[in-house]
Amino acid sequence: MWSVHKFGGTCMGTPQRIQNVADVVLGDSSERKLIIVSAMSKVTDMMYSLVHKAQSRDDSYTEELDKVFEKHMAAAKDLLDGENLARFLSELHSDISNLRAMLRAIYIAGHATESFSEFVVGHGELWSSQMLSYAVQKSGASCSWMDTREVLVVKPSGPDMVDPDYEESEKRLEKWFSRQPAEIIVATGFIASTAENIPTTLKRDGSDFSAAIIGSLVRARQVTIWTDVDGVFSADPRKVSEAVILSTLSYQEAWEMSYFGANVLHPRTIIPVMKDNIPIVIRNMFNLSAPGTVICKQPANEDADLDACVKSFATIDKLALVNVEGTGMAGVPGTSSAIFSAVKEVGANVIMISQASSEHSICFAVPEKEVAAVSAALHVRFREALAAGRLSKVEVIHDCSILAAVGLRMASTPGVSAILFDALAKANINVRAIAQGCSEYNITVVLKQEDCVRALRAAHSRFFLSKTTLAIGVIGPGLIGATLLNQLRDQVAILKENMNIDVRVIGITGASTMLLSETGVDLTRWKEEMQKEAKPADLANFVRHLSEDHVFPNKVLVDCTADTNVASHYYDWLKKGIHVITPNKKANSGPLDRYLKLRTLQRASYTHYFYEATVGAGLPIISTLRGLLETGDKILRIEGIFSGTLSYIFNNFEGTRSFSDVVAEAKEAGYTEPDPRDDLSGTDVARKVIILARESGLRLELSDIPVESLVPEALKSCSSPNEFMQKLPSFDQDWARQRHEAEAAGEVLRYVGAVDVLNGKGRVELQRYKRDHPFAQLSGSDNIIAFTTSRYKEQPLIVRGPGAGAEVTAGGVFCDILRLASYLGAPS
Ligand SMILES: NC(=O)C1=CN([C@@H]2O[C@H](COP(=O)(O)OP(=O)(O)OC[C@H]3O[C@@H](n4cnc5c(N)ncnc54)[C@H](O)[C@@H]3O)[C@@H](O)[C@H]2O)C=CC1
Ligand SMILES: N[C@@H](CC=O)C(=O)O
Ligand code: NA
Repeated sequence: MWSVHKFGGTCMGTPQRIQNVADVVLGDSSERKLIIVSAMSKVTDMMYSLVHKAQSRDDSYTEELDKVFEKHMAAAKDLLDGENLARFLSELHSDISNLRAMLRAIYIAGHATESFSEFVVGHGELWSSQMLSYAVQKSGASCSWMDTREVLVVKPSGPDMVDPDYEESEKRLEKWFSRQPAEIIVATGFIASTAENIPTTLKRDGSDFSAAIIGSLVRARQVTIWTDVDGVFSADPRKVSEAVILSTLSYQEAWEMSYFGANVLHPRTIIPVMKDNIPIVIRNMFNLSAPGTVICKQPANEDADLDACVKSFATIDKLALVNVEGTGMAGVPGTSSAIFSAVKEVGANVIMISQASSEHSICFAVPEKEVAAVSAALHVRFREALAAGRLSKVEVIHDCSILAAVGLRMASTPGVSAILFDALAKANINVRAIAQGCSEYNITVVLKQEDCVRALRAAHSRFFLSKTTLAIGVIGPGLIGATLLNQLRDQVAILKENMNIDVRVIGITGASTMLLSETGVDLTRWKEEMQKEAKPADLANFVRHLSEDHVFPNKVLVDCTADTNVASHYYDWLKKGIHVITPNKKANSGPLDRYLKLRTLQRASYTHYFYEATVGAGLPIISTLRGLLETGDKILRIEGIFSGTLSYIFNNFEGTRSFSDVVAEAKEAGYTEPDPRDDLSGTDVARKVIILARESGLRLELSDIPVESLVPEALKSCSSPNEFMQKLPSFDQDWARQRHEAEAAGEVLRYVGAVDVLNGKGRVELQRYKRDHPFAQLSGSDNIIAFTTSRYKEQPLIVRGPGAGAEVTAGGVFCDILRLASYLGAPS
């Protein structure tokens, strides 16, 4: 069995590339190969230009011919040697001198007949294929060279169009094979001859057509078109950065797409292979690891998923919509025929037509440059009808574009157009006209050109992006925020691959600058980008960007500040449909009425608010409590050590270092709040106690919690955290004394918090515990939280582990992001 491979001009661009083609051809000897090649890149254009120059009597054609000669001579010298080189160069010399004579004749006549010019332009393929065949022969492989003018017979079928004569070509091919059997045949693309043996071409992009015709003639197993892209994209990647390579396409889909200018295949290329069900594979010569796109008969078992019905999106710009409207059109036979015959008279190309069944209006799209003539012709044709009011208007809507969704399976799947129009509506795009043929391979919408790329991206993302694509805005890239961004950087590819969760950080804002991106910040260099690209911070604009400037289905704000003002916006963000995730305790420990409003909204909507890291950092405290409550357990008491900072301080304040030194260590380790007085004052613990109390159903304000502050009275008025840290050593003596006293009693100091749910109270205080008490056993920044409940009455449920620090806290925030993704439908 044969396989046919076609290598385009870029694959044949340099001697090195031609050698690479030879290597690919020789790389697999499992079947016989028929190789079709284009001319070296740019050569066909040079050949057309030669003819053009000669017939316009431009003398420079001779220099251009010299350039053609030199290009091929240099390539051959690089690629070939010995006898093969000599043979090629002698053929090249003789071809060039024939061409010189012929071009001279054209020059004198000032005219080139079609067959003259076809003969000239086809030389590029003769030379490139000869060079390749010699390069293959160099390895000792059995390889013949085929001049397809000897076998491929075509007849003209229209202006710049030919049809293959399969019967005659098959006969000639058989004869050719009987003379020159070989395992590898290298043949010329693009050229053919007429039944009268006059050289001709298959016209522009004809080499793909050659490959398809020859594929059909030899009943090839497959035709591979080698090019410089990985395959066929789901949309123009210059407009849609998320465009993906399609693994398969049906013939009809490829056909539809090529109409829309997708750089797939010329529709005529598909016809010869389609009739014999021969698959065409588009592959990248420069990336052999990419499997490419297979164009074949629609596989029967293809994924019936609604979203998979649309294979690609394409657009056509620079169109105008013509709308002919009037009550006199309904039920009057011949109206549309009259409209379109007027359009035909001016030679305009109608790109889509739509008529509502009420028949009061008919609209169609034509290229913008043709619309003036069309409109004038219609006004003339319908002058009387317009005057008599049977037609109310012939209206032109300028600056339109078409967006087309292509997919064979749209035909049998309800709901596809609903998804498409929903995506456009959500992107706030106004659709001017709609057309869907009964074949249903294609839904076409006309919209304003200025909306087109946005529409394309909105539609594409709706069908091609994972439903769990999260557009994330990070507020406060400080210790926790930065650590989170780095954790995301290291994990996003794995999440995409394993769980289809597509995380895009589309904005980062600090207190003074912000970085915005439409498709996602490159997380490997977010810090540099933040310095280079950032604009002045503006929270309102940041949030607007997150809610409007992109096409991703889910929006999330991650507040990594400790700012009360930022927290005051959660309610509005949730109302806008933006999910909120935060380690910031300010919202949940702020005024009770605000908190209750927030939680009520959260419960009433499908917009989520997660804050696991507000208590115990990454430890599962909130989720444990929720689990107990939601399954009907009754919380009696929650108590423990809630501060990583204070835990670290008292675990390490053992007589070797001063109290102030240990506080400085906790700050250095990233356990403290931005202002460490929030920790030492007990406020941070009180906030956590309040968060848990409220979560357990108590309606308490922060001021209801008695708090024992560890900040000396004299330091409460310090104007900055630094001043506080500088003055703290003067209190080291007091702390040393307290520690001694406890030690003398066989006890340790521990700062604890408790929620007494039964009595509706909370407290935060410094206590002494015996050395064998569980609270005395902690190390590092450990938190320990004991839940005493109806079910866990004798022995409390205890959660223990590091309760502060950059990695564990950011990890807790990250967990919330994944929890959100799973609520939104990510696989578990
Ligand atoms: N450090 C830890 O171990 C834990 C921290 N948390 C919480 O995480 C949050 C962040 O803590 P850190 O990263 O340690 O603090 P940080 O001070 O290192 O970072 C906060 C960042 O937010 C920025 N920021 C402040 N106001 C802003 C505004 N209005 N808009 C934009 N950015 C603003 C600051 O410039 C800074 O970059 C705090 O709410 C803290 O309570 C929660 C659990 C543990
Ligand atoms: N500063 C806090 C950080 C976690 O909430 C602490 O020390 O626990
Ligand atoms: Na937690």
